[in-house]
Amino acid sequence: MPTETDSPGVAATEARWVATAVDLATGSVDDGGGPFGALVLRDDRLIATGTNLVTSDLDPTAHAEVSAIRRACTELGTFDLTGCVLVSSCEPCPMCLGAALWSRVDRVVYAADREDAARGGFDDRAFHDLFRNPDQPWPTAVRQVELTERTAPFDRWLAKPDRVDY
Ligand SMILES: Nc1nc2[nH]cnc2c(=O)[nH]1
Repeated sequence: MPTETDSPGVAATEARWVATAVDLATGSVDDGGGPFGALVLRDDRLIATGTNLVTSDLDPTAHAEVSAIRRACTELGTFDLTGCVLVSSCEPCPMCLGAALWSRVDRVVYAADREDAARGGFDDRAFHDLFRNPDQPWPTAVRQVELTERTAPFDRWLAKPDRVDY
């Protein structure tokens, strides 16, 4: 059954926002940043923008989507972006998809895809491939270490009556 987000009106509006994200990404290059831009919308209103600030901020997590999510949370005074849409100039990498899931945005829409990003010299496709096929060797070793106290933080958390779940 078609949903409201499938309607031609929503698609046209969304296409305009995606074009805005692409313009932001192009402008980011001129400003010395990476070629990525993202927006967070709520009820078709712009809440926040983000560009890729990895090299300027010396922060490998400062992808456009993460920057936009952080700013939107600050703007709205919340860590929960339910009801919002994340719009990106490019398909989110696995880290940004994780950020989208954690932020609880309703939807993600994007323009360029991982193949386009690969042609631009970025590892998005390679990292997506690692998650899709975890048996291949990872450039970063990840392993669990045996520790009997491993669940102590969770036990303390669950026993905290005034905790803020997220
Ligand atoms: N989608 C996306 N992919 C990237 N790859 C490297 N940086 C970025 C970014 O900011 N956004």
